[in-house]
Amino acid sequence: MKASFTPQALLTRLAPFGAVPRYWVAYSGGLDSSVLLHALIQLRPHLPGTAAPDRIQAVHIDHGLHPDSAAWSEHCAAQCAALAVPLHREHLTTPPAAGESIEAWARAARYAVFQRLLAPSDLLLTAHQRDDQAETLLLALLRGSGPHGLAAMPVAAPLGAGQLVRPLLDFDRHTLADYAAQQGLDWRDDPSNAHTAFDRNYLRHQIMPLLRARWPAATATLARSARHCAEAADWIDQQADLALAEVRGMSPGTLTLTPLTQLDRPVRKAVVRRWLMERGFRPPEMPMLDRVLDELPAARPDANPCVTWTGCEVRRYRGALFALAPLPRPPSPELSLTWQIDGTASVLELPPGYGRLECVHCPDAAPILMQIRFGQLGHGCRTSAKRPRHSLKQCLQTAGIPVWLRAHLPLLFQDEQLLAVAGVSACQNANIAHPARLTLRWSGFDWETDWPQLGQVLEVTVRTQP
Ligand SMILES: Nc1ncnc2c1ncn2[C@@H]1O[C@H](COP(=O)(O)OP(=O)(O)OP(=O)(O)O)[C@@H](O)[C@H]1O
Repeated sequence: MKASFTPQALLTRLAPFGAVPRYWVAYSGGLDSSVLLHALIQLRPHLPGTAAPDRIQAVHIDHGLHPDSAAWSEHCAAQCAALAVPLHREHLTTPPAAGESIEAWARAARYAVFQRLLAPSDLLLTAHQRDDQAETLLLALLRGSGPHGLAAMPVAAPLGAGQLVRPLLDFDRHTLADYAAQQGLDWRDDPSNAHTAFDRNYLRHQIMPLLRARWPAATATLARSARHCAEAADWIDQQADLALAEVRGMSPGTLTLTPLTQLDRPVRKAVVRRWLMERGFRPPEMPMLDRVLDELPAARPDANPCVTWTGCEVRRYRGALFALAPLPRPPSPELSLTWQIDGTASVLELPPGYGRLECVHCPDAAPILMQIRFGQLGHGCRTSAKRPRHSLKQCLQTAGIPVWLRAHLPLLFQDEQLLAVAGVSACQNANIAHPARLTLRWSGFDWETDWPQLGQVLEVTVRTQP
């Protein structure tokens, strides 16, 4: 006999999370999330912790993709008012980027809102149920995913400062529909759920009924397979973490290539996957992971290899692997910004993403005029009075600045003389007329957390205006 859904069953699934400060219900206005919200409200006096009236809140995102979406949003507001639940509504106005899948855009935008709302230890509850889980497993299988993909959706996962929890994964769509009918719930069906042009809808409407006709328990058994894969994936992660500890590089967040390449290939894959996740990136599909494992170690020693996918690039420099957010296109070498310092603290805003240069200690003598340029790497610089003058390329090599970063460093000039490379080194120039020293810091650039050493303060000798 199939288990019915009750608020008590929901309470059992939420109990392991203890006294949660706030439950946010992701409320689309559809059947499943209407059931979730209604059942949670019935539990209000029984949830562990205080019974503060606003401990349960709903959140609805109006993606603006359907002509009726504003009406659905109003429906959600009316239902929440009837249940005395505060509703946070957001209407998305930024359209998807050209070529971006609408589903992926809507999903990313939705989760960005959820993430922003969660305070520490809050839960965001979504109404994914067992049929969704079975479909997710089949879709992963058809994409050729490995155990992590076949683990489908976990019951709980970190989300921002809190957690994403799916407490309905043990219940199928019919069971939730029975509850909705018994309680006389009012919900809205999104007509796009019927469009079989979308893979998930095709599975739901064409394939799953066939599977269930032959194997009546198909939904339950597929979801069980997902749980087995989740256990296997957990075990792989634990083993990978042990191996990861052995191949960490000297610089924080890097991997050392030689010990990595000595690991068996499946272990290597698992390690790189864990490392990417630890660095805050979604691991890519297998073919991309294969490219990371094959192309980066095999590239010529003097090459600057890079494997890149949306939001991440993996690079090699001096025997170490770096996983980084892609850098913007470097400013043109033609760009020349003028920075005038007049004896008081002074800040120069650089192009977007490049932060600012700050004169932390300015000489209060006469004014100073400098030019800031990028990518003019043909100049020379003597980094210490005891050293000969070297090409900028050699200076940057000595400082361990990877090739791909070099065109992104602000270079300080007076006329055609290089004074300093921001964050890296000041040049010791002889014969500077009316010299003065200023203390300079570069900060606020987008990749600052990856390269904290570029925030170092430099003492720069400059020519003051007579
Ligand atoms: N517009 C929305 N506003 C708030 N919550 C939503 C919205 N759309 C979906 N949700 C939440 O996400 C759950 C799953 O919805 P749906 O199956 O449509 O999304 P999905 O794209 O398949 O899943 P995922 O959200 O994991 O990408 C819903 O039950 C609901 O809890």
